[in-house]
Amino acid sequence: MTASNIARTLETAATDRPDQVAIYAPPAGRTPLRVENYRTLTFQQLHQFSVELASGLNAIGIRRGTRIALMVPPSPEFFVLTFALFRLGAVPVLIDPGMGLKNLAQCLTEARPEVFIGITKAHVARSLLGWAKGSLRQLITVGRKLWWSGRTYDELQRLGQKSSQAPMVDLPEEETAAILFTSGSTGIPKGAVYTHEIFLSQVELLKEALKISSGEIDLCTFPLFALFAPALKMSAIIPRMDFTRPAKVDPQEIWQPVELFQVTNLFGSPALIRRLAIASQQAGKTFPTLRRVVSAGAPVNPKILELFQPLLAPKTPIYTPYGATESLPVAVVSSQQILGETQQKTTAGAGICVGQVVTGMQARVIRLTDEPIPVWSNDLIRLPGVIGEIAVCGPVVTRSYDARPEQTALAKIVDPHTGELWHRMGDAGYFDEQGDLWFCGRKSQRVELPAEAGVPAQTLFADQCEAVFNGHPAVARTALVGALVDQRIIPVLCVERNPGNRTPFAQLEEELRSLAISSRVTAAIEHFLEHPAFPVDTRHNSKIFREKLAPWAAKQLSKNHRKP
Ligand SMILES: Nc1ncnc2c1ncn2[C@@H]1O[C@H](COP(=O)(O)OP(=O)(O)OP(=O)(O)O)[C@@H](O)[C@H]1O
Repeated sequence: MTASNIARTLETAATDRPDQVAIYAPPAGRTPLRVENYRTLTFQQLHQFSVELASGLNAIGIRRGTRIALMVPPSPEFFVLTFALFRLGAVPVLIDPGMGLKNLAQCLTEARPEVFIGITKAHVARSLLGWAKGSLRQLITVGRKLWWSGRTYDELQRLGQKSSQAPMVDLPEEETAAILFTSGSTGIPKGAVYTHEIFLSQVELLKEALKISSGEIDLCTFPLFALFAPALKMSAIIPRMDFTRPAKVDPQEIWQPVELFQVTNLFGSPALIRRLAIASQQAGKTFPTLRRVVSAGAPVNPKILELFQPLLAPKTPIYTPYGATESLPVAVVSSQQILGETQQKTTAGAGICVGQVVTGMQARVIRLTDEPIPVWSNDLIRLPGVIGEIAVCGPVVTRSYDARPEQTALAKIVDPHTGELWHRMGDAGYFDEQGDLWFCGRKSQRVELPAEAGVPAQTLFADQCEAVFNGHPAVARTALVGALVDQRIIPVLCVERNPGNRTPFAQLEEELRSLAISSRVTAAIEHFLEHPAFPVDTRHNSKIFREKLAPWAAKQLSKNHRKP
């Protein structure tokens, strides 16, 4: 049995590259983005501050296993805190502030944190809304403390400088290192239980799959991924943006630091990449220093890859790793493969190619069911070409959800022969003959049409169908939903248009209808509705809440019916 701690990666970075800048934090407000206006921490300083803070935290009773709700956006304090907590073996609970107040309250109650560490704004919300009242016993404020009790980050740092050092606590393989919440795109977010072993494996798998080298410069627009920069010995440039609204990022705030620091790695959600691609193309901006762009969390429209690719140096890949909070990475594909080979199949209704399974992980496509599957058996496996649920196994698979035995039972399968644990991704997909994995849509968002008047029963998968229409120049994105009208499920395609598109919807509808009948998978779609702006998740601003669109579509259809 091995014991480990992800904070050891920072210790190594501090020894190997003490003077390399680990964090560049931008100046606030409208201060010009010049190198001298950035606050910096070298690896040595980041390590030293995290050890000091760990001593301060230790001095006020924060120990191995203490659960800590952490609501601090990417900043030097965020990095120092996270590594300090890991060092102590304490358990940070990472929750997106943008998941909505109701979800936040529930997730915080469920996670039972004893300590709340947050910026002033987070504490104001906590205090007014009574988050985790039942479990909290200590409060730590990053920034100005107002009417609540507790310590500040600065006080703890000073306390830590006077206290004795806090030793690194290596945790055994099965002990919880952190709780990371899913985006909640198909229901209430669930807390995936991470171990240090999982974090360490993620670092290794991502490094290899994305070919990342030490010493690279990372502009990270996605908070959870930001944590990997120090572990991969990359310098992290913090962008000036609202991390809960990646789709609204000001492109200047990306262009400037990329140029200033010769950034080599850019990570962003599909919504951010979309905004950046469109704005950069319009402004004639290029990105010659980038060695790769990484976009994860939701499918990326090939149209956006097509737009972004010519702005990068020749052969620079845009990777779209496939995975989930519960297991990342699973598979990786590059824009070269998508644009060169798979895009046409995607527009013809084949689904979205997510590529080859990364080294170290296994994936299988299994029988599609909404029931728990407690025990693994090879009979579950579907043949290549047959759509089922994607199940994965390997060192980055989380074993359970925190405090949610029912969800855990629905998502995990144990192999009694090998003792391995399989995670059900909740995604529908298939393998092709070349061993590439294809994603067709969320399992829970499938639309099942019963056999009717001689037409056999059919299941429609959202992303697979939508891709047939998403290539249309007037379309920004589409969402397939099953609308319940007069006890019948009717497949409806909701359409969000490109801004500025003025084609009368009746004409666009006709064009979409011809696309629908061009593919076997979409032929059953006969209803098209224009929607001004889809509801989407906050973390990536990319996952469409089709569950919310379905009742809306049903209402629209009923209204249209009633019209004389
Ligand atoms: N490269 C990709 N291509 C297509 N879909 C992707 C890709 N990467 C991630 N996804 C989608 O995102 C999902 C994982 O998202 P995440 O872990 O953020 O939470 P979630 O599953 O959306 O949340 P919840 O389980 O609470 O509904 C995957 O299961 C898949 O549906």
